[in-house]
Amino acid sequence: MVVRSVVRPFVPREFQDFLSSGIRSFLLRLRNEMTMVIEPYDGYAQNELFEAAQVFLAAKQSVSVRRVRVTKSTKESHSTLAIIDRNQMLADTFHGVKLKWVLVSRQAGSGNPVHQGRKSAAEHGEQYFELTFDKKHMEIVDKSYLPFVMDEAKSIKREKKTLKLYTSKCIGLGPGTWSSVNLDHPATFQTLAMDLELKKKILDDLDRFKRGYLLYGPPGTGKSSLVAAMANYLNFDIYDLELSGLHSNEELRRLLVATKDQSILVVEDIDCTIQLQDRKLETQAAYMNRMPMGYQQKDRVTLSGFLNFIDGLWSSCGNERIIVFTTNHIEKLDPALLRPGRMDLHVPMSYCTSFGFKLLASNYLGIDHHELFDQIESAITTARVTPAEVAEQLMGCDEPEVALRDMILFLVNHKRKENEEVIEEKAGQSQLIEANGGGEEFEE
Ligand SMILES: Nc1ncnc2c1ncn2[C@@H]1O[C@H](COP(=O)(O)OP(=O)(O)OP(=O)(O)O)[C@@H](O)[C@H]1O
Repeated sequence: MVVRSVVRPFVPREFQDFLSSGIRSFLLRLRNEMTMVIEPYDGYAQNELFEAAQVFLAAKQSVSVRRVRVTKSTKESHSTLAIIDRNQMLADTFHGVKLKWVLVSRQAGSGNPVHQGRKSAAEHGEQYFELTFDKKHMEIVDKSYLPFVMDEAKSIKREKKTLKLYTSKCIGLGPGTWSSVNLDHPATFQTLAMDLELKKKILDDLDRFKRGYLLYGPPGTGKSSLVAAMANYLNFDIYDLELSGLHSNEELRRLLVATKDQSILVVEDIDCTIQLQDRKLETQAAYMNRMPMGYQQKDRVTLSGFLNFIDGLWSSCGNERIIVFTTNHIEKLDPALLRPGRMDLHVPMSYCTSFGFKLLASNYLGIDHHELFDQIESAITTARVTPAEVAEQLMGCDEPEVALRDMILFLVNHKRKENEEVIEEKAGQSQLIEANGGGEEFEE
C-alpha cells in the first residue's frame, strides 16, 4: 500500500499493477504464506469457484475495503454493492484461519508470464482472485473453506434471485462462448395462462427433476414465458442455444461443456434449424465417408452429434440440468427427437381458453369478475387467439370497462377475418378441383 501510494503519481497503472503483484509474492515467500489463484475460466469451461467468490465477497462488507463496484438490475429495488474493486484486499476468517482475498486485474495482453501458453484470465477478462493464507492451513482451506464459499454463494444467489440468461449469439467474443445478461422475465406459474392440470404436471415433474421438455404450439402461446417461469421456479439460469449460428460439432461441444449446473438449456424453434432436419443426408454422408455418425461433417452441427452431446451432458452432470426444445411445428421434427425417453414431457401450448382469459384479466387489469366476462369467454372459445394477443389487448388500457369492450371488438374482428379466410380457402380448393377436371378425380 505504501509503495503504491508513493509510486502512483509517477508510474503508469499497468506497471503499478505489475509492481504490486511482484511485491505481494515476495512478501508471501517471506511469511510462509500460500496463494491460490482463482481464474474465471478453466480452458473453455467457466470456473464456478470464481463466480461463487464474486457473489460471496460482494455480500461480505468489510471496513478494509475502500472501493466497491455498485450495480443495480431492473429486478432489484435498490442498488447493490458488487464485488470488491480491482486490486482491493478483503480479509476473512474461517474457524480461526485468516484469509485474504484480492481481485487482481491486468490490462489485456500485458502478458504476465504465469499465464502464458494456456487459456487464462488474460484471454478472458483480465481478472482473477488471489486467496492467501498460512501454508499450514492448506487442508482446511481446500476441504472446508472453499466448499463453504460455494454453498454460501448458492444461498445468496437463491435469496437475491438474480438469474442469468446466457446466449450463444455473441458477436465479437469468438466461437463457442456464452455472453450473459440478468434474466428479468416476470413470468411465474401463477401468471401463466395454461391448463391447470398441465401446469400441475409440469411442476410435479420439475420437483422430481425430470430433465427433457418439448414445448410445442403456435407463436404467442407462451413457450418462452413457460421457460422463464421454470427458471424462476427452480432458480436456474437459462442458456439459450442458437444452433443455426454454430459452424461445427466442436463449437457445440465447447458451448455445452461451458454450461453450469442448475441451469436450463433451451433450443428454441428446433424445427427451423435446417441442418438438423436432413437426417437422410447425414446417414448417406456417414456411409460414404465410412465415419461414425455425427462426426463426419466438420463444418456444421449434425443432429446425431447434437443428440450425442446432450445425452453425454445428462449422464455426466447429475440432476441439475434441464433441457427444453421449443417448436411451432411438432410435425416437422425428426423422429429421433420425439423418440420415447428422449424428452420426458411433451407440453402442448394452446390458444387462449376462457380460463386463460380470466387469468390474464386478473394479471393485467387486477379483476376477477365483470359483467362483460361471459360475453368474452363464450367468444374466446371459438376464436383462435393466442394468450399473447389477449395480453396485448388487455395491456392497452388500465380502465377495465374500456379494455374489455376493446377486447370484445378485437374478438369480433378476429372471428370475421377467420371466417373470410375459411371462405377464401374453400374457394381456392374448388377452383383447383375444377382445374383438375372435377371432384372425383381430385378425390382419387
Ligand atoms: N400462456 C401465457 N400466459 C401468460 N402470458 C402469455 C402466455 N402466452 C403469451 N403470453 C404473453 O405474450 C408474450 C409473448 O409470448 P411468448 O414469447 O412466451 O410466446 P411463444 O410461444 O414463445 O412465442 P414464439 O413461438 O413466437 O417465440 C409474453 O411475454 C407474455 O406477455
